[in-house]
Amino acid sequence: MSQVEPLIRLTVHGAAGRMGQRIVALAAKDPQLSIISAIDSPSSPVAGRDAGELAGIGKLGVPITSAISSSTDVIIDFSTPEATVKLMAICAERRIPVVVATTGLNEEQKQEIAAASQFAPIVFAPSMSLAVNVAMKLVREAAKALKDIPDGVDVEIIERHHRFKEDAPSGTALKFGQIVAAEMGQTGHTHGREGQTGKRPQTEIGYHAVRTGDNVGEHQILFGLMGETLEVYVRGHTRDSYAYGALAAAKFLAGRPAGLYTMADVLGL
Ligand SMILES: NC(=O)C1=CN([C@@H]2O[C@H](COP(=O)(O)OP(=O)(O)OC[C@H]3O[C@@H](n4cnc5c(N)ncnc54)[C@H](OP(=O)(O)O)[C@@H]3O)[C@@H](O)[C@H]2O)C=CC1
Ligand SMILES: O=C(O)C1=N[C@H](C(=O)O)C[C@H](O)C1
Repeated sequence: MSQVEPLIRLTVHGAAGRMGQRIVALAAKDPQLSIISAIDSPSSPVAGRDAGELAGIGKLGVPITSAISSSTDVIIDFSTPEATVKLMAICAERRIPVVVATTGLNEEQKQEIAAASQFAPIVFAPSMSLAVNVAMKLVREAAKALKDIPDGVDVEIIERHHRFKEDAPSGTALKFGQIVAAEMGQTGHTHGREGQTGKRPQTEIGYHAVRTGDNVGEHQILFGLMGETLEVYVRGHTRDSYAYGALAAAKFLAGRPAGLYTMADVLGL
């Protein structure tokens, strides 16, 4: 006789936001998941509203609140750096697995995530998208292959996002830069250029953050050589590319030991 797996009880943190609403909408259709709470900021103007209605999928019977249910199996967090740090303390204390998708954290805030991962399993990644994580592998390969080219290689990263985005450059652009620097050894970075900049040193990576309309996310990694350019380009069409990845990460965490995991772990890349 086949055994029926129990549903994974999911809490969505940042549930009233752009990403939180897509997590609610897709998790509600997922036969392995049951949304048990939808958390947003204590001052949220939509506190008390039904999370399903807010996400446009009809009534779920789960109100937007600010208290995390003690019976949750896993939390998905798309919120703000400050809210993520507060959440880390709760997850560490109660040993709750959590998918941290929030970006824009400073080094100290990232340390809080690392510290919490000693007590609970955590997936922490600036992009939950499959295509972006595959692009990270390609960029690593390109950087390895090009690192010793005698005439040198200039690496520039262009990212485009919607006008509402609050951090720049994107967490994903910074991660692409870290991957390149780990292979090629650049030690500096420059953000945009203006004025008498002088010649471009190859010891830096250039970042360019474009903010227009409702763009859900594009990243272009340029390797500029003498005579040719290699570009790795990855573009999201909808936020569901991130939401599906986050749901996969939540399922990956079920039953895992405490530790810090990446989307490469989740996706087996
Ligand atoms: N890793 C990935 O794949 C992706 C990451 N992101 C990142 O996720 C984050 C959220 O993005 P997005 O959904 O577009 O942003 P939104 O601003 O639309 O959503 C964030 C939500 O978090 C809420 N919030 C604020 N404080 C708290 C709190 N203390 N507790 C719970 N919720 C709180 C906000 O409420 P209020 O508005 O009332 O303050 C808001 O509803 C960003 O950092 C973004 O860069 C986004 C897409 C993909
Ligand atoms: O804010 C967003 O929208 C996104 N943020 C993430 C980032 O900063 O890298 C991921 C994705 O690009 C969308």
